[in-house]
Amino acid sequence: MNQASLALIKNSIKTIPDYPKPGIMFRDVTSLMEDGEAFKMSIDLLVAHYKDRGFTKIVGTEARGFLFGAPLAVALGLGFVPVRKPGKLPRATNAQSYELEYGMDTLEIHQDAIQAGDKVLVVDDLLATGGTIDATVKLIRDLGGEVTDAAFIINLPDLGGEQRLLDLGLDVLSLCEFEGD
Ligand SMILES: O=P(O)(O)OC[C@H]1O[C@H](OP(=O)(O)OP(=O)(O)O)[C@H](O)[C@@H]1O
Ligand SMILES: Nc1ncnc2[nH]cnc12
Repeated sequence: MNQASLALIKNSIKTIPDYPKPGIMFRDVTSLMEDGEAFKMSIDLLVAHYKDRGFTKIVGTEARGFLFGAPLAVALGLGFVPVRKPGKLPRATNAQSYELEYGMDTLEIHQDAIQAGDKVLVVDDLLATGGTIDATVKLIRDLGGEVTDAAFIINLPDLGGEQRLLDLGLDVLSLCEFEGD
């Protein structure tokens, strides 16, 4: 990938120390989105990487996974499936609990949103411990979907998420990394 484009993306992301609690270095992807060039570049790079790969659906995880997963799905001409926090999806759902860098949560998916044979790309803004995407992958695989790849704007390598997802058999792509978390 073009190094100047990747630098533009990384430099657009602001860091907020001690948010949402002391000791967390919060990597704020909303500052990337406020920069039209960086936002478009991030989607364009993902489109170039994932086009013509045979994916049938993109799954994005609430909330920030929606912000990158949906535009990528439109650009690739694929359906977008939201994985949401509990009680937000109106049809029958499956649920999976998971651990965050700072807390516990549960995610849900519509039971009829993934069919056996779907080849799914999972998208989120940021990879930390990998707990969110681990739970998301379980939800998709339980419905018979095949998940081979996960894409992120930001990876926090010190938190071990990439290895966790490699252990699940995924190929992992991130557009930038921040160390020291
Ligand atoms: O790799 P992990 O340790 O699971 O952490 C990464 C997840 O944490 C953040 O979401 P958060 O749960 O804060 O929800 P939000 O997008 O609704 O703010 C981020 O957007 C990822 O989804
Ligand atoms: N350090 C961090 N910055 C932004 N979002 C996060 N989600 C989990 N850890 C995070």
